This record gives sequence, structure tokens and C-alpha cells, in this order.
Amino acid sequence: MEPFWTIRALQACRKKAQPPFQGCPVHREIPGNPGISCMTGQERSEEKSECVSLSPMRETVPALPERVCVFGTGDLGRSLGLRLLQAGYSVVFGSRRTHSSSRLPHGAQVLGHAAAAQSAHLIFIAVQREHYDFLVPLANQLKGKVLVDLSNNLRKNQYPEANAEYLQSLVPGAEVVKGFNTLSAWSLQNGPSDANRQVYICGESVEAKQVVIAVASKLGLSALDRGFLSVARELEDFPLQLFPQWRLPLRIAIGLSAAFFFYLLIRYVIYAYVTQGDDISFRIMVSLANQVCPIVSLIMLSLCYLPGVLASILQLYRGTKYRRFPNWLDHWMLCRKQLGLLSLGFAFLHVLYTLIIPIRSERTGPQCLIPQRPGMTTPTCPWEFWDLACTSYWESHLFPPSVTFSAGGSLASYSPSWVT
Ligand SMILES: NC(=O)C1=CN([C@@H]2O[C@H](COP(=O)(O)OP(=O)(O)OC[C@H]3O[C@@H](n4cnc5c(N)ncnc54)[C@H](OP(=O)(O)O)[C@@H]3O)[C@@H](O)[C@H]2O)C=CC1
Ligand SMILES: [Fe+3]
Repeated sequence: MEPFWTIRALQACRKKAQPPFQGCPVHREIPGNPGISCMTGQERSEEKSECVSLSPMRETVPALPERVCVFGTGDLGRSLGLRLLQAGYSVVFGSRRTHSSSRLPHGAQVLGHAAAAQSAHLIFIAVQREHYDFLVPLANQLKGKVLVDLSNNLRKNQYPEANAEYLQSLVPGAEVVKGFNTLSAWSLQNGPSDANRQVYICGESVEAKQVVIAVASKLGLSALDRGFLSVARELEDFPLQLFPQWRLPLRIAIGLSAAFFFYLLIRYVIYAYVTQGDDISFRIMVSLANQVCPIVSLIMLSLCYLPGVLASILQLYRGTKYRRFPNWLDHWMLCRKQLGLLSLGFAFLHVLYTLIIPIRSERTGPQCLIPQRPGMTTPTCPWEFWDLACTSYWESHLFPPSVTFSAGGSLASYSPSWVT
């Protein structure tokens, strides 16, 4: 079955008794490239009235603006301008200094603010909020234009209203969209990685937001519409959030550490004191802590890999990978990097503690928190411990669990008893 746009194009051209490509007066085939046609600008405008568009999206998505304007030739303005040029847009900068264009991306034009505003429908404002009053005299030129507010603040609640709302109040005739403020000039220059491909936008006008979304997708970004302009403050606070994805992993790590620490404290130190009268409380700081680290590290590592497995199972169950994961899984997936890094941190701590133990042992004699079993070796020289530390690190944290379990006998002096 033919796609519907092909059928529509054929019908439209047949109505004019012309074949769709070769016979249509506005299309000429490029020699050596059958099927590819070329047109002049005038022919292209005539074509709009004569032939039906071949693009199935044309009716729903507004046409991309050819020329895009960027106010401000600072770090962000230049980086954004470069990306827009690379994406095929014609870029005009609106600047106070129209002659200092040496550092601007090649191919961009620099005009005064008023002339630049008149030449484009979409205008990115890459200027600090403190200077927005320069836009007031441009109200006439900006009427009906889409203004994208890129600004951020230095701290939360710095101003009574969001920057985007302030911009809208200064230029009421324009359609203000807040967005792209979570991108940095650096990431724009280097191309967004997977982690920062997502941008958030908000604004009152649906059409204006569609224009911005279309530009974002052409830049290789995925724009998420967060609603009306009242959400702008939230978007402006995003870059100010300190380690937003770290909270849950840190809470899990602290909770697990505390739980295992108290469990081991009761099981080995308090139990030994109550039943045998042995006071081994001096081992709490090093030996006991060293029991906790690998346990937490392994659990964090499994928590890092588990959501990926669950997501795959869910995709197989649903039979598609194009449906959103439930929120809890989505959130968990986003924390994987932090969970993995914390796991690595605890593993390093374990190696460090393991290296400290022989130094103490040399002075106080061999120590072992877990009661020794017959045949169990207790390393006494630092080299032996160094060797064991490295082996245990690789075996416990980088090899499959089965290997760890098999190596448990020789590591029993400092590995958790449930691992051995
Ligand atoms: N840098 C970044 O990575 C990011 C920046 N942002 C936001 O983007 C905005 C710009 O940041 P950035 O490019 O780093 O800042 P810069 O200081 O590098 O550039 C700001 C530009 O604003 C223009 N400007 C300065 N004063 C005035 C004024 N009185 N009237 C008119 N225009 C003026 C200047 O352009 P000209 O000389 O051409 O007139 C200047 O180059 C800020 O609000 C920032 O919060 C958001 C996300 C990331
Ligand atoms: Fe270990």
C-alpha cells in the first residue's frame, strides 16, 4: 500500500494531467540523478500553488523559520548561533556593536537590534535579565515575534517574578517562550550528549512553542513542553539545583551503611562483649567499617544494573520500546550513573581500609573481627595485604559474583561473612 502523501500527490498532479515529477513544469530532473529535481526560488513559490506537498507533516507542524535571530553576542549567543548555522538556519545577531564580529561564527550576520528583530520571526534572547530594558524601545519591531528567553539567575528567588514573565511584561505584543536555559554554551559548542539532549520549554502560545520545538528538534534536542509561562520560574531554578539526581542514591547509600553498621556492631562487638566479655570496640572504626563498605558497594552496583534489566523485561512484555516507563522506573534509570559512582566510591574505601589494616596489625598484632576458623590464613605482611586488597577489589567488584564466592575462603579475614 502506498503512503497517503504519494497518493495525494499523484492525484493532484493527475488532476493537472501531469506526471508527478518529470512532467510537472516546476520540477526538472538533475542529470544523472533520476528522481531528484531542482527548482529556482520563483519556481518553488509557484510550485506551492500547483502541486500538493509531499511531506505528510506539513499540515500539522508549522514551517521552520529560515532566518533566526539571536540577541547578544556573548558566550551563549555565539554558541547557539553556531549550532543554528550548522543546522541549516540563516543566523542574524542583534548586537550593540555591529562591527565587532571577528569572534562570531562564520556565515552569521550582525545587525543592530531593531534591524535584526525585523528580519526574523524567532528571536533568542541571550542577554542577562538585568539588561532586558533595552527591549522596551523595540516593542514595535518585536510585536508578534516569538522571543525565547534563555536567561538564568545566580540564585533562587533572586527576583519577584520569573525572567520570562518579566520579559513578557516588557514586550506584551511578543510571544515569550522560556526554554533552552538548561543548555550550556559549552555543550552547544560540542554537541549535546545523551545526558543533556532534553530541553524544557513553557509559554502561553501553543504556536510559538511549536516553532521552538521544531528548531530544537532540528538542533538534535528533544524539547519537553512543561506548560504555561507560570512554570518559567521552575525552569529557571533547574540549573541551580545542586546534584538533583544524587539525593536518592545518597539516601540509599547512607541508609544501607547505617543498617549494616549497626547489624555488624551488634553481631560482632556487642555480642562478643555480652557472651564472652571481650572488648573489641577498638575495631569499630576500621575493621567494622571495612565490613560495611563492600556490602554497600555490591548492593549499590546491583541497584545500578537492576533497572536496566527491569526495563528490558518491561519492553519485552509490552512488545514495544516506544512507551514511557512508569515514573518510578524512569527515575531509577536516571539515577544509575550516581548509583554506580557511589558503588565505586565504597569499593575504593574498602580497598583503602584494607590497606590500613596491616599498618595497624604491625603495631597491635593481627586483627580479625570475624572469629578465625581452622585453616584460615591471616596475612601479616603489608605486601600480602596489598596483594589481597587488589585481588579482592577485582574479584569482588569487577568479576561475576560466582568468582567472588569461590575466592571467599582466602578473603575471610576482611570480607563480610555472608559473602564467604
Ligand atoms: N553561558 C552559558 O553557558 C549560559 C548562559 N545562559 C544565560 O544566557 C544569558 C547570556 O549569557 P552569556 O552569553 O554567558 O553572557 P555574556 O556576558 O557572555 O553575554 C551577554 C551578552 O549580552 C549583551 N549585553 C550585555 N549588556 C547589554 C545591554 N546593556 N544591552 C543589551 N545587550 C547587552 C552583550 O551582547 P552585545 O555586546 O552583542 O550587545 C553580551 O555579549 C544569561 O542570562 C545567562 O544566564 C543560560 C544558559 C547557559
Ligand atoms: Fe573485599
